[in-house]
Amino acid sequence: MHHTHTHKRIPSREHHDWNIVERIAIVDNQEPLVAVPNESRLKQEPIYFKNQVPHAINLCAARASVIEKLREATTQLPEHLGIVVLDAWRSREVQQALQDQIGDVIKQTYPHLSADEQKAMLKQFVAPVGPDFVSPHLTGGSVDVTLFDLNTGAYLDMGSDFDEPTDKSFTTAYENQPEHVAHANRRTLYHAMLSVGFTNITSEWWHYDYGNQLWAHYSGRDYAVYGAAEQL
Ligand SMILES: C[C@@H](N)C(=O)N[C@H](C)C(=O)O
Ligand SMILES: [Zn+2]
Repeated sequence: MHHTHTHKRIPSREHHDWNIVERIAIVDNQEPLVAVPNESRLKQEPIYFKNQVPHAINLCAARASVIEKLREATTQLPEHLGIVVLDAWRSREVQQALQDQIGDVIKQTYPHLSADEQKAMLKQFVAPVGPDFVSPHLTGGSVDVTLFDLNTGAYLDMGSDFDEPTDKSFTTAYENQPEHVAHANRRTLYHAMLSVGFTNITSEWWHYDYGNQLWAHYSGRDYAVYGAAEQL
């Protein structure tokens, strides 16, 4: 199949409000969680386990349709690129650990901000966690991904570190800098993922959703098809 690699603009969107997202209905279709395969163009490298985040497991798993969509997305990429999944299904304990860890980074990086401003920033980079809230990664419908070069295995330069709590992580941050490699690399990832039905959150170039409440919100669906999933 022939693919054109012209990169369209990444549209600017309004950042979601978690209070609106959490009110979206969920009709769980009970699709099972499946391990992300290690294939030539799709692989997993569980980053939170590697970084010793408390409770993190050495496996990335997602709902069955999410795995299929990731495979399909790889076929939309230039032929020398693949997708690496850094994290997918997550337990509440891991979600809480990320809140704590990235919350600390924000406090250290932005000591001049008030506690409320720091909290607001944390909400942009880590979903809330709580007994009545379905954090998106709990569903097995969210994936944190990046691109890698099939020949070298190297991750592509996306212009910010994964989980870096700065403006540079916003998906459109390089839209006005065509000279930066991240400009094209982000577009390549974005359009491959969107073309197979994922949605992206505005604040993170690496985070994509399918089936959960965030996906319903960003795709204009009336309801989500994935609620919180049980551990494998
Ligand atoms: C923590 C980061 N990798 C991430 O997944 N953020 C989103 C907003 C989330 O926590 O669901
Ligand atoms: Zn994520």
